[in-house]
Amino acid sequence: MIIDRLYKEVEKKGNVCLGLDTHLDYIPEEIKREYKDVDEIIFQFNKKIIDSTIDITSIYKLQIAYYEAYGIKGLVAYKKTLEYIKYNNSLSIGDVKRGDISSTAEMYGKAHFEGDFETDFITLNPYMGFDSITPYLKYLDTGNKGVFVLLRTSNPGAKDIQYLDINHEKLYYNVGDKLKVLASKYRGKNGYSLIGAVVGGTHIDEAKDIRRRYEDIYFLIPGYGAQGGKGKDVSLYLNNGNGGIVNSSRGIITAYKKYEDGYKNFEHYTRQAVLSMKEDIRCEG
Ligand SMILES: O=c1ccn([C@@H]2O[C@H](COP(=O)(O)O)[C@@H](O)[C@H]2O)c(=O)[nH]1
Repeated sequence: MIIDRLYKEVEKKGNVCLGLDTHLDYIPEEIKREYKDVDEIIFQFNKKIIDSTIDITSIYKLQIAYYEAYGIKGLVAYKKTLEYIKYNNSLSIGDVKRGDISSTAEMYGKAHFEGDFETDFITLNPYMGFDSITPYLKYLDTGNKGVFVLLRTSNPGAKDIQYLDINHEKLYYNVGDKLKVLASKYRGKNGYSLIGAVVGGTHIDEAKDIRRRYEDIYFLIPGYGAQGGKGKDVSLYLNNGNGGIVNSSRGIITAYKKYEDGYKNFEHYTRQAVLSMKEDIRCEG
């Protein structure tokens, strides 16, 4: 199952999920001068990042908004990047955060688990109800696809709705408990389900309880770095160093900008950013 592959990748390479949230402003002028078309500029930047981190990164996450924002060419770069990750025998998450009525969800499933934009995992928003999740399950039945469902997000506004008290418990626990029942049907060899959850590394209250309560749910943990999450925070969501991947996007792909010789040593600084993140998580985990 794909979740067992992810588990093994984390064992081998560590918990870093590298976020390819590629804004044109993040790309060095040298690359922009060398390539004419936006799709090629974005792809070549992503390729450099992938090439310099492939042996120390378990999975790459592409936030689709960064590609949609550049229109058709942006989506060409999205497709090329996903293909390149696959070609390198690595794993990908399409961070698409879909959530809609079932007939539309069917089409979202087809769009992101088949065809041009096929990825290994996608993110889903469950707050429209579980009938918005069901259409993706046929892909999970193959064992080759997985999902990460939003549980408790990393943004400050998570508290506006996700923390509301429902049946004497926070809303996210209501969602998590339902997810847990569904997840138990899709467990892989290592005990984790193809149905994972997104938990923000910026909120650490009850993090240990969340980890214990959803023991067979694999976590995608965003919020490290640019949003303020630290190794000691995100590691609360891990289980003996596994059971979760920690995303950092801006913190890694713009790391080179902090140095005067940034572009000249682009690969080195990008790699260093991943290595120090890995170390920060490992020391606390
Ligand atoms: O709760 C959530 C869910 C998703 N995200 C996504 O993760 C990255 C974070 O980027 P950084 O630059 O490392 O802050 C981005 O793609 C978000 O859409 C999240 O931040 N929080």
